[in-house]
Formats: sequence, structure tokens, C-alpha cells
Amino acid sequence: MRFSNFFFPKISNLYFRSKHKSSGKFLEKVDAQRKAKYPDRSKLLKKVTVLLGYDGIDDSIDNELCEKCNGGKDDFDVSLACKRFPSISLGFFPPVELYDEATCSSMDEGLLASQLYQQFLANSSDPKLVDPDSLYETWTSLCPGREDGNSSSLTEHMHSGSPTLKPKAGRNLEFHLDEPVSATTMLETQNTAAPMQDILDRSINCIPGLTKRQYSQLENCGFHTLRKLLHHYPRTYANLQNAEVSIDDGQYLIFVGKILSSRGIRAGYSFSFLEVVVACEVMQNGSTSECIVDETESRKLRTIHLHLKKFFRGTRFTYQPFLRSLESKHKEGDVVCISGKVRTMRTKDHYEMREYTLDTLQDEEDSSTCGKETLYPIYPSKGGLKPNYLKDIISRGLQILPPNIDPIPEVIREDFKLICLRDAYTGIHQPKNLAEADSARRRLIFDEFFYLQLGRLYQMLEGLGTKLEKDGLLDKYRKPELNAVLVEDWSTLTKEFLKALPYSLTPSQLSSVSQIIWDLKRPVPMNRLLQGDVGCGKTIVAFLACMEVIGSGYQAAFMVPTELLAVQHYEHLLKLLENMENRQMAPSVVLLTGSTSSRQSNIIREGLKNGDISLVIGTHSLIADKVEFSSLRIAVIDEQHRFGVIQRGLFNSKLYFNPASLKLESAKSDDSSKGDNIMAPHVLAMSATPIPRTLALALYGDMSLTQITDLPPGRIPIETYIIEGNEDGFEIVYKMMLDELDAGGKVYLVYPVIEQSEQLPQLRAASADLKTISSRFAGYNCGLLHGKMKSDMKDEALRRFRSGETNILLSTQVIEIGVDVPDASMMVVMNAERFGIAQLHQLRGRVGRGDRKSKCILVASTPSSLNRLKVLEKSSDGFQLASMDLVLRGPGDLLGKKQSGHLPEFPIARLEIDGNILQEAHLAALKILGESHDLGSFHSLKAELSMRQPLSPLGD
Ligand SMILES: Nc1ncnc2c1ncn2[C@@H]1O[C@H](COP(=O)(O)OP(=O)(O)OP(=O)(O)O)[C@@H](O)[C@H]1O
Repeated sequence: MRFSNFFFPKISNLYFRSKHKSSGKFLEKVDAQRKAKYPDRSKLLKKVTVLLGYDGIDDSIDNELCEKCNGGKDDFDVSLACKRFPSISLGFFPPVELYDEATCSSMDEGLLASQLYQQFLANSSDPKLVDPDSLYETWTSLCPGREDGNSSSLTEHMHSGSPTLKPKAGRNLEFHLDEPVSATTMLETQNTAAPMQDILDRSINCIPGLTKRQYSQLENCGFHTLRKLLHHYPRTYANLQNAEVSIDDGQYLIFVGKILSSRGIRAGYSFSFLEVVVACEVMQNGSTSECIVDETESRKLRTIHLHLKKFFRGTRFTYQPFLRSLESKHKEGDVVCISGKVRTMRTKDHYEMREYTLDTLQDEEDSSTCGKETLYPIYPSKGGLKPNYLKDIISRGLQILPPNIDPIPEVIREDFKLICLRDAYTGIHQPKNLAEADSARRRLIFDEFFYLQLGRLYQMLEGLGTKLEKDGLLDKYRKPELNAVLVEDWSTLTKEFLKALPYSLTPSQLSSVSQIIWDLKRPVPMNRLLQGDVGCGKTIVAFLACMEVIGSGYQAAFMVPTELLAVQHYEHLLKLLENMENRQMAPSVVLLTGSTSSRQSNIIREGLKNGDISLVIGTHSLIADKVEFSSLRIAVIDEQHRFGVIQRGLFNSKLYFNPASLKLESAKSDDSSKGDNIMAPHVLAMSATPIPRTLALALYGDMSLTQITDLPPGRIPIETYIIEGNEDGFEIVYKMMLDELDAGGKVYLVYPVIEQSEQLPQLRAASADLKTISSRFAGYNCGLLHGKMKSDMKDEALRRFRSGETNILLSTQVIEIGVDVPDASMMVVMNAERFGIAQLHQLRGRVGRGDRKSKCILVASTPSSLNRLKVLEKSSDGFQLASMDLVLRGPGDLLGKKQSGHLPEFPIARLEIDGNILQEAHLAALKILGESHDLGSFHSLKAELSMRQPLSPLGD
């Protein structure tokens, strides 16, 4: 209550007129403690009302209102009182709050509200007494913080002169407008204000009839615009037909029924559960809808009881208030739609559901609309907003959509058989049947992919100079068959290096190098992704690309995610260079990592700056500000998903800047470099996790893709075994290990964790197992390798394993990427079910890299996980396994946390099944940009593109 507006003049009057001691004391008290606690304040309020001669609070309000409405005036000069009590002020100063909702008990609040509401109804019958301002003021001040939409709608409505107000039963006072503001009128005004398409990006406030409170609730939950609201898609659709089938154990079904009871039960010291019983009417087993005739219908239906159970462990969940609050969420008599997994119970027609989603339907009518022919959209709740509430607001939003909001030209829609955008929104939110929902979904998925592709291609075209180049790029995407440079035309250095290799390239490797060299000779920076199955020999392809640019007088940088890998590549390359016939030609190669001493780093940086060094292999250190290149021409990024786009892009800042200082100027053998001395370096990214083409397109839509499809000759397929990790199982595993070691092999033992943890005692840990394994295999040396070790320790562990000083290497997933020990011949993965299929394939690729027959044993901790792992027994094709993983676990799990972080968000599309739509969207984007490189002829598309902001590169 606004003390300043209501009581203050009264009390001051009393105090100053009669020098009343109590009122003086009261004023002093309020003056001193502006924020008294609620009990004190309620006492004060009571005292004041009595002091003022009223019977109670309601009496005082009543009289006050009457006085106001009758034009009663108090001629007392309040400025006098204000001087005496400075903190009690009138006018625009903050009010002295007598009630504070946070501490005010809900009972009292409800009581006050209903009292006030009664007052209002009584007073509003007399037109003279209707003073909206004072009523609104009094209501909101009695319930501070409740200046909600309902009250506002009340005021607005009263101001608008419409008298029809409908109170809704309930604890809080709610007013509902009988007739919302006409949607058409709203639309008309909006239409004149802005182009139709803009409506999607208008504030949510444009939805007619939205109260202030609803508006702020929606805003708080992120629904700032109509677009945001319409993109809140249904999670699923309930279809009553589902409940008509016979109910079997383990089926996922949807029911509509009435809540009979809801009980929160404490079942033990730290165990409780919630049981909601719902009665549903379903068909008798075996009945079909055709056999229902009106009269017999009731006989054909039977009532079943669903027992929905949720379990809670922990003492804090056993407290009565918690259990009561759980119970109260489900009210007896509520009509609900439940979907989930059914389990039969012993009692006939009783079923238990432990995994379920429950949505309260607005009323009984709703349950009939989710009947046979209609789909009932079920929304996920968001930020505390209930699904049904969202459903209602969304359907209001749909009403104001004009037909012409589609930025995609009609010709493209026809070509790709797409429905228009407005129909898509209606179809997804209010489908008449599944086919309609399906074509709506297809259109919306198309949009998600289309703008992503359009954005990326648009950005790439912007980076190019002439129209010819732009057309060339688009052509390249349209006809992905690639141009290649024959070996004869490779630089002399590359050819010399090729000769020094101890093996010949596989056909796939050869064509990859030729394609890459073709790109390197063009004046446009290459952006290529090289992928292939584990151990297919990508590294050598990248080395050859580096040799090509070095042979043309430039520098190359090779960035890898770990020091372990950097050292391995560095040593590997040095060995290959040593084999070169003409050693004079060998370029200068250095290693730069975090462990490089600062003295050495300075020398290396100097060498890179003045062009003395031609190739640097290293980790993130390569992109440090201090590292400058004289003529960087290619950046190879191994395991590129481990780097962010920004890190990849940082190479672009290391532009080729000083051609005059080129040490190998004379070595220039082609003219590709002329006039392009400010060109960004070519980027060759490598990915060891083979990913399906769709996913690659979504992840790296702006990259050309090269795939190595064959393996080096002579590889003997790895034998894979899936074994259950019980006592017998481990005996078998240890026996196989011993046989392998006795035969001169080397064994990797891979663990999911480094240290044993109390939370997950079933997981075997690398450190903890070192002792056990060492004593079990007493005649052999064991080593340990994990991510927490210092880098020199890691290098040492790997070196010892490579050289044969250790025979068994206990390790974590650190070896998953890139580690190449060709004579390692056995891998045992503990708790294998903890790893993804693609990850296990990647791990398995650490063995079988030489000419020795290798084995991989996957030890599963539970029998249930054996089946999932069986696919690895059957297939050794990384691409096939990745596709399977994509379908089974989705892109997030397939790619791992870091890489999937680069995946753009697709609210409705699922890459695992919507790959063909992605291809179509890609083609559509090419078609549009082919017509107009800068989207100049497609203003609406350009506007839409900027609204969707797909220009953030690769989604991160
Ligand atoms: N054409 C070839 N013939 C024979 N051996 C080859 C050939 N190409 C590469 N290799 C050898 O195969 C092994 C694996 O090569 P590399 O490390 O380049 O594979 P990768 O594709 O990078 O695999 P991963 O992704 O698993 O690291 C290396 O020991 C390499 O020397």
C-alpha cells in the first residue's frame, strides 16, 4: 500500500491537529524504519486503521475509496508533515511499503485480494464509484510486485470503456477479457507499418490481447519476437488412436485421461515417490474403431488405470512440504495427456509408467480435439511456462500471420516442392493430419539448412574479387568433380620427397595430393577438409602439400592439438627427409610447442620471420601473436575439430607480407603467386573421425571435401572381440594378452578414467590398475600415459613403448588421436561401453598400422552393452560406423563435445535423418547465388539472412 498516498495525510492530519501521541509515535517509527518486517508492518497497519477510527483494513479502504470517489478533500497541508518526517515523502518518491509480497503469507494476500475484489464488485455497480486509477492503485499497492498484466488489462479495459470483466476462480485475482482485441485490426495496422516479412521480427507484444504480465513472462523466457515464439515447435503430437491399440508391456503409448489422485509418499529414510493415478478409457482389446456403433460404444470401452511414478532418492526429498508441493502439481479431475512407456501390473487393467510426460489439457473439450482425426501438439515447457499456455499464445500468434511472409522465391519453392512459410507455421503448430505436419516440418528444416548454406556461400563469394572467380567457385560447388595436377607438374621438391617415401602412395592418396596441389596453384585461398578412415595415411598427403608450397618459395605451418602428436609428426618428417637423395633440397623444419624453451622459441620466431625456416610443426603456440611468418602459404590443421574456427582463422592474420625477403625466391617454379602476396594462406584441415557427408556439409559447409577411401596395402584386418568383463572374461583377456606378449607383440590397455572414483566404482582406472597389471605380467614392463602427465613424461612414456622398453602401455583416451606405433599389435579397452562407436573405432585404429596381425578386445562391464558393441565386430569401415553412430546417438555424441560445439543449432532438423534436405538446401543456395552473387535481386532473402545471423562462421 502506498503509505504516502493513503495513510500519511490522514495520520499527519491527526497528529498535527490533535497532537495525538500514538500517531506521532507511529510516524516516527515509520520514518525510522522504512523497511519494517511484515509482522511489524501488519501490526502497524492495524493500529493505524483503529487510530483513524475505522473498524479494520477493509473498512478503511471502503471509506477511503468512497471519500475519494465522492470528491472528498483533505485540506491539511502535508508539506508540514514532510518536513517533520523527512523519509516519509509524497509525490514521486518511492512508496513506504507496508506489505512485502515475499514475506507476506499467501493466505493473507489471498484474503486481502478477495476482500478488495468484493469491494470492487460492490463499488463498480455504482457508476459514480468507478475510479479506475484509484482502484488500480489500491490493488497494486496492496499486492506489491503484482503489477501484472491482469491488473493492467483491467485498467486498459476500463479505460477502453468495455465493461465486460470476468473474474476467474482462484487464489489470485484474475480478470479475463471476454473479447480480445480483433486480430485483423491489429494486422491491418501492422501491415501498413512495415513489410509483411518483418512481422516475424516484431516484438511479441504485437500479438493482440496479450496482457502486460504475459508479455513480460514471454520476454523473460526468451520469446522476444514472434519468430522466436513460432520456432518453439511441438515436441510431439498426441493422437488418441494410439490408445486404441491393445496395450502390451514395454510399449510407448499416448493416453488422455482424468487424474484420480496424486500422492507424494515417503517410503524410507531417504526415499520417496510421487504416484499419480489416471483413469483412461480405451477400447477393449481387439476392437477397432470401425466396429463401434453408437449404442455399443460404451460397451466397447474399458477403463484402465495408469500409475505414473516418479522416484526420489535423498533425505531432502522426503520432507512433507516437498511431497505436498509435488502432489499439488497434479489436481484431481484434471484432464491430462500422458505419453510414455507402459508396464503391466499384476492387477488387471492397471499399468505403471515410470518414464512419461504429462501435459494438462485445458478442459474436457481439449481431450476431444485430440481425438481420432486431430493431432494435439504437445510443447516442451520453457522457463516455467506451461505447454498449454504456450500452445494458446502460439495459436494467437498464428492468427496474425499474413500470407505473404515468405522470403524464399516462389520458383525455388516450386523447384524443391516446398509449401509456403505461413502454411508451414500453421502446419507445424496446428496440423490437421500427420502429412500436413510432415510437409511443414520439411519446409522448416529446409529453411534451417538453406540459410546456413546461403550464409556460408555468400560469405565466401564476398571474399572473392572478380565475377569470374565467383562463378568459378559456384561452379566448383555445383560440379564437385575435381581438377587435379599430374605428378609431372608438381614442384621439384615435392617430387624428390615423393621419391624418398618408403612406400608408394595409394590411388586415393595420390588423387588427394593432386587435387590439393591444383587448389594450391590457384590465386584463391583453399579451404579443404581431408578426411579418411583411421590409419589411411593422411599425414603424408599433408606433408606433400607442404612440400609443394615450400618448393614454390613459401612457408608452411602444421598445427596439431597435442604435443605428443607434434613430436611424432616432427620425428616422422625428419626421418623421411633424411631419406631424400638430394639432401641439400630438404627444407628446414622446426618444432614449436609450449614446452619449447624460450630461447629456442625466440630463435624459431626469428627464423620464421626472416624466412630461414620453411616448415614449422607445433601446437597452439603457432597462432600466438608473437609468431610472424615471412611468407606463410599453407596452414595444415590436424584433428581440426579440436580447434575453434577462430583459432583456424588466426592463420589468416599471418599474411604473406614480404616477398622480397624470400629465401627461396629463385625456387619459384610457377606463376600462381604473382600478384597475390596479400592472399590469406590456404587451409588444409584434417579430420580423423570420419563423418558422414551430410554432417560434414553441415559442419563445414564452406569447405571442399577430399576423402581418402582406401587403406595402404598389406594391412591385415584387425580381429575384434567383445568380451564381458566378469571374472571369467578377464581371465580370457589376460590369457590373450600373455599370448600376444609372448609372441613379441605390444599391448595398449585403454581405460575410461585415470583415477578410481567413488561415484563410479565400476570403472577401471589406468593409474589404479598399473600395480595389478604389473604384477600379473611380471616378466613384462608396463608404462602409464594419461592427459594429466607433464608433456615430457608423456613423450618419454610413448618413446619407451615405441622403442619396446615397455611392452604394455596403460593409457586413457589420449592415444585416441594420431598416435602411431606401427608394431603395436593388441588393444584392450576396459569399460568399452563408456565410449562411442566412432571413438572405439578410432582407438582400435591405433593397432594394425603395420604388417603384424592385430587384435582389439572390447571389455564390456554389463551384458546389456554387448549388443551395441557388436557392430564393431562386424564392420571396420569408419564411415559406415560413423553413420550408424549418427543414427543411434545423434551428432552430438558422434562428434564429441568439442566438435559438436561447432555444429550450428538446428531446432527442428535432425542431421541423422534429414541429410537429403540438406543437400537440396545446398543446391537451392547455389541457385540463388548463381542468379545474384550479392543477393541484390533478393532483398527479402538478404534481410532474412541477416535476421537469422548465419554469418557466424561454422556456428561458433
Ligand atoms: N601408402 C602407404 N603405404 C604404406 N604405408 C603407409 C602409406 N601411407 C601411410 N602409411 C603408413 O601408415 C601409417 C598411418 O599413417 P598416418 O599416421 O598418416 O595415418 P592417419 O590417416 O593420419 O591416421 P590416424 O588418423 O589414425 O592418425 C603410418 O605409419 C604411415 O607411415
